[in-house]
Amino acid sequence: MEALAIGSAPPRLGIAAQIRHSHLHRSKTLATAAPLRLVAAMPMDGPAGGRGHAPLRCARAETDSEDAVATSSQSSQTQSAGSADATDQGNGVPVADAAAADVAGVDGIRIRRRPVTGPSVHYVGPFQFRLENEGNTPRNILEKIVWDKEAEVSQMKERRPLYMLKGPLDNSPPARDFVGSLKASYDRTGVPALIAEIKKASPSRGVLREDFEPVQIAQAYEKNGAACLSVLTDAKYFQGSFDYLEAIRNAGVKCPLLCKEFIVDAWQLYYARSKGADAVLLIAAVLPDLDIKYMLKICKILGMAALVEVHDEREMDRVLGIDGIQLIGINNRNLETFEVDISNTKRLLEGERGQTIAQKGIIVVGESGLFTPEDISFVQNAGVRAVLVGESLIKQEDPGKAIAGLFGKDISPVSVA
Ligand SMILES: O=C(O)c1ccccc1NCC(=O)[C@H](O)[C@H](O)COP(=O)(O)O
Repeated sequence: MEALAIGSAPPRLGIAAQIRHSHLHRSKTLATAAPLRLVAAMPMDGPAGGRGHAPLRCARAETDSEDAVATSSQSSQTQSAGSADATDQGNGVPVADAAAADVAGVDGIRIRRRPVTGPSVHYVGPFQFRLENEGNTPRNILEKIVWDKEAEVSQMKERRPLYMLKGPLDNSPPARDFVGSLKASYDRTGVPALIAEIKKASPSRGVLREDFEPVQIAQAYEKNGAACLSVLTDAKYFQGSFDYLEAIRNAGVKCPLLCKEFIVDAWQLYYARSKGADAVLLIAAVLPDLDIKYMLKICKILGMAALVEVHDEREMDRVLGIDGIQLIGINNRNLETFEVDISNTKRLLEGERGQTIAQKGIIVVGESGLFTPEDISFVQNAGVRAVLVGESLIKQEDPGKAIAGLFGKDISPVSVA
């Protein structure tokens, strides 16, 4: 099998060779794909300019002697990728054949985790060329985010290898009880517990709030009855930051914090915890079942909760087949098309699925597109016990006070106690 992993210095080939080179990287499934298209050629700014793309890497099962859990993404694929072509990168993370790591098709997943024909950017002497084809053009926003995230995480891992994260974690305060906080809030108020989201912008809505003060907003949400907070940490698409997570935790906010990230690699779980996260988001549209299982184990070791997000029946059925899930989020937003429909929550909780969820004692979180008390009642009647709300609160002049408007009543601890 041909390895797609490339070094930090891309090969310098003639343009004809470049095109042949790209063809070599085409997966079998793309053998009949449209021909390559040269879409841009521009000079690089200096000898190192334009070489910033990350090597395509994925962590193969790295076993921790202490907890014996592989910190691997695509664990199922990479484990079967064969170890002969895996080489250690000096940071304790072996490199596996990236082609073998694509998850599209596994467990019905449509998202491709990385460009299957290799990167679109190539270098010829002082020029940078972009060669686009079906295999290296993202098919939707979620795929684009995930491709960028893979590259970003690969660079972050080089700067902070796992061993650097793990030491300090042993002496840090334990994670807060995310699930317990949701249950307590529901019991206290009789309405779905609020996970209030702190996000400055989103791909579908653009900038949501210009004067964005994450710590102040977090304090206002807590004061007005949020059970937990969700903090966007992705910088490129949401203008979020891990610094926000850390700052909110250090400011003395007591609500448990969800790290709202696109998790593609178990390393991110350790990183999120090191920045103060009490819970993480695992998106079923991106992660195969085996990855979800691995990541749940790691979350347990780290004391974090996992909100496992689904959007359709197939994803819900997959997730219901996994043991140990305490929280399922039903996203009313289709992350491939941006379409939002809150009746999605009702549909996924009807019949046998709803019964299984009740039997297993899973808390369902209704996510996205909730704007009014009627929306809240609608998803509560469908069976949700918690809601994740971003836009409808963050866009208000006073996001804290907007909570009472959303629920049709004051749910702050003082008023309800
Ligand atoms: O919101 C987006 O545009 C988006 C695009 C791609 C991936 C994820 C995206 N959003 C994440 C969410 O689903 C929401 O932040 C969250 O559920 C809150 O939704 P809302 O109350 O509608 O802001």
